[in-house]
Amino acid sequence: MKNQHQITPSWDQIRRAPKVLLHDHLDGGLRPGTIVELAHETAPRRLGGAGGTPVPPLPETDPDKLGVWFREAADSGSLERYLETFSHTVGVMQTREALVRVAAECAEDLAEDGVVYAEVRYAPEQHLAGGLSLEEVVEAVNEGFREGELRARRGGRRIRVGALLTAMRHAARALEIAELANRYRDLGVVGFDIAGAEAGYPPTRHLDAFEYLKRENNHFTIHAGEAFGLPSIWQALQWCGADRLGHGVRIIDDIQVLDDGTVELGRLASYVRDKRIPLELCPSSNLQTGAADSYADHPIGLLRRLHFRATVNTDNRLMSGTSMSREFDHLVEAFGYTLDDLQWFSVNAMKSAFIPFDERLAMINDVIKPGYAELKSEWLFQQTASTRGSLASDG
Ligand SMILES: O=c1[nH]cnc2c1ncn2[C@@H]1O[C@H](CO)[C@@H](O)[C@H]1O
Ligand SMILES: [Zn+2]
Repeated sequence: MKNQHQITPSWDQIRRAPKVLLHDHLDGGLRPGTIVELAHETAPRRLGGAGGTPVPPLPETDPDKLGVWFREAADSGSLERYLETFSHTVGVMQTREALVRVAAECAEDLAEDGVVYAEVRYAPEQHLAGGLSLEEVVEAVNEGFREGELRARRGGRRIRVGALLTAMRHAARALEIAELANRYRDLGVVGFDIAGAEAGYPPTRHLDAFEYLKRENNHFTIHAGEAFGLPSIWQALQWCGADRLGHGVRIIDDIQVLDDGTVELGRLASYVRDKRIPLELCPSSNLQTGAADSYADHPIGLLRRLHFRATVNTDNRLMSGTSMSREFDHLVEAFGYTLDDLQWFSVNAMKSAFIPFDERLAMINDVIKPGYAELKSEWLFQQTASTRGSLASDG
């Protein structure tokens, strides 16, 4: 008999499965309708965008069309072009009210999708054009996350959201942002990250920030191994001391699959696997920036088979038109993943979160495992010909 755990999960089960998200950009997940409304409100003032550059007019004012525009514009095969689309989201996130709203909706949307724990990142330095201070930005986003958690709870959903403060790798404010992350530690901020175009901006440019965080016993992840390969991953781990890798998908370049199917790991890939370094993999985002050709060809299949600490993430829900459920669904379709696989990814992610160990453990044992157990037992209660008790056939 087929092991019932091996049954392909339905879309409805994927949606209800408790999911954990470690890599999601706040400015990459706005509702298109919210962008339109906020752009309308700020239009008279035309606040400066990131770095004070003027905000370009929205390419579409119909929310549905705007959503499509983001997906298509981000679908360029280049990380640099993909990142250009953010001027439209960052541009409308320059006031306290806008930040509270966007953060609250983010938490609500994730909860609605069945995410129970999320770490959401953004770069405070990109939200100063309306006159806010770095502290005011962080406090507005925190307020929004708390509000969204509350609204979710009122709607019968449970979610916990932690913030990661990102520094932009082409800028020179990493130490300042790291200090900010440290100041708001235990106040809604759980760690630090650097993001932005990878080529030409190695993580070692920001060593002072990483060394500071290490001295403070704080946590950080680094976008590495997305548009650039092994040297970037190596630097992030061995020079900077990253706890996790944002993407890290290019670790595949250090893995050789031989003709007879045996696999050889290079020194760096071995290190990553041996040390259980979490990989924040983002399949849909990688297809758009050219890091992978199709879901079926995405390295996550091999990395999962080889038991790397792989996690599944959305990166930018707006630009990729995705959600955690959609990412899982793509992988179920490409690799035949079962509820056991989805649980494995979720437990991996929860183990790798930046909140304290006892809380991670409680999330795994009291939320994630019971949630999957519930889903995995559903087949027992389905009415079939053999349980119906009458001679009427199934037809
Ligand atoms: O996949 C990515 N790789 C590198 N940088 C990114 C990615 N997605 C978003 N950002 C950058 O991170 C900033 C803060 O959230 C965004 O504004 C965007 O520029
Ligand atoms: Zn990212």
